[in-house]
Amino acid sequence: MQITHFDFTLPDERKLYDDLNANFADHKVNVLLGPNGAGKTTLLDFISTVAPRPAQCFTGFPTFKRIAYQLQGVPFLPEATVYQTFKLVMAIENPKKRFAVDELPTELAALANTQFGKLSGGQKRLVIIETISHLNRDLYLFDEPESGLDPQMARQVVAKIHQLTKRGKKVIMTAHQFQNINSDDYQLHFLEKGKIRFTGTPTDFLKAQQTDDLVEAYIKQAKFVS
Ligand SMILES: Nc1ncnc2c1ncn2[C@@H]1O[C@H](COP(=O)(O)OP(=O)(O)OP(=O)(O)O)[C@@H](O)[C@H]1O
Repeated sequence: MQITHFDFTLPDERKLYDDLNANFADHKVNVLLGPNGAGKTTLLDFISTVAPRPAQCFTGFPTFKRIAYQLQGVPFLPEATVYQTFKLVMAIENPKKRFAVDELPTELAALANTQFGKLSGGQKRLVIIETISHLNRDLYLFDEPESGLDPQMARQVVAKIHQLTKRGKKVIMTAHQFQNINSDDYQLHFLEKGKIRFTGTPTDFLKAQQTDDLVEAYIKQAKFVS
């Protein structure tokens, strides 16, 4: 999955992407990093085709029907229970299949009969990520999946996302935290000022910034660009 020579200017004439080039690994969890407002979510919008994706710049990406996209907002029905919500989303692909309550992902079992609107912010995020991960797609996009989750849940959710790559699925996520990016099964893409400034594994990133701490590497990378 590649993006080449991609330019995009916002309606207020700010140039968000300036000859942006990116190369996403098929068998790793691709993690888009970068400062607030760098354009990570907007890039996921283009990849997902929520925003029109110029074919000459985006190659090797699946069509929109083969992509699952976890947006930051949670657009599920507040009155539906977690079990009903799961069934509703699964029906997109399997309209005839009946899901028994015990087929819910284990992480959601305790919430099965709670209405979506009555869940906490973190629980809502957990439900949407768990549910989307059960759709059968080729590419999964997650926008800040750890945001609002407690450390244990965040680790669980990232582990779930990691498992998708083990099942041969392609994954791109955005992140602001590093606690769970703990192996070279992750490929970092640092977006700042219109371009991908660094691509590589966490080990590569630490080596490039001559540190053993990912947060420090991030700060050094950000300073280097500015
Ligand atoms: N439809 C739009 N119209 C105008 N400006 C937009 C639009 N979509 C995004 N932007 C602007 O594009 C910039 C990038 O936004 P984006 O949400 O992609 O950044 P981000 O890197 O995901 O930020 P964060 O880490 O804070 O979530 C922001 O300055 C935002 O205001």
